Amino acid sequence: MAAQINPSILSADFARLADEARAVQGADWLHVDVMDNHFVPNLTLGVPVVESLARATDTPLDCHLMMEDPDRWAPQYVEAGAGSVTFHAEAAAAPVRLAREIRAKGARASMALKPATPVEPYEDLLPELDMILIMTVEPGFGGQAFLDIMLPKIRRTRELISKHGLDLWLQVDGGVSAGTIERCAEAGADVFVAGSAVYGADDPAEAVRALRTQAESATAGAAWACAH
Ligand SMILES: O=C(CO)[C@H](O)[C@H](O)COP(=O)(O)O
Repeated sequence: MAAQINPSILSADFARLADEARAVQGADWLHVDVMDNHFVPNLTLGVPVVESLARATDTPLDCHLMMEDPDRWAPQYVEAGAGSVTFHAEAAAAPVRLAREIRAKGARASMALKPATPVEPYEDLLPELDMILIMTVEPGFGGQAFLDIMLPKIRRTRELISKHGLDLWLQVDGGVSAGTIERCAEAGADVFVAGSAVYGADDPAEAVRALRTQAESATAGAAWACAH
């Protein structure tokens, strides 16, 4: 699969969300950070804004739910128009049931792991998912420094995906930029969320293209991709 670049609207101007969504034409997905001020110490947006965004852009929405009780709320984000819904392993009461419900409603099901959450306990659950998100910062805010200590976890996750022969996307989120994306791609990521690196650029659409080029060239030389 080609590298996918998903701009995070957390770094966009929230007063001009529709324009900001259209400013990243050519992006694979628009990453929508939903924060409830309980699971993370920040508050962003909810279902009505996702419904409006889905009408405002042709780019599919990748909703990242940084919230408590995703078992209750995630299905509503599918109904609001999200094409992919990510819940946190640390917050879900019944992750298998929830992933199946998201898929049954017609969206891609994805699960996120905070930096201190290991991937190994979830090995048997991976076939239930379409994507796994390895957080490369503590969730809650854009513009944080990339955590290099997450690279071994990205590698281990890629090994589990290969071991089980899964068609599972591996997303990274937090501090992804021109200076870090190659390390992520070499370690095994194939979906890259970038907030400040895209919306902080003079030309966000060009920033998306440049990040994709960098990721694809790093992937081409990576051992995990050559083994496919
Ligand atoms: O989930 C997030 C924070 O919890 C954001 O998606 C992420 O931080 C993107 O911002 P940046 O690329 O600036 O780090």
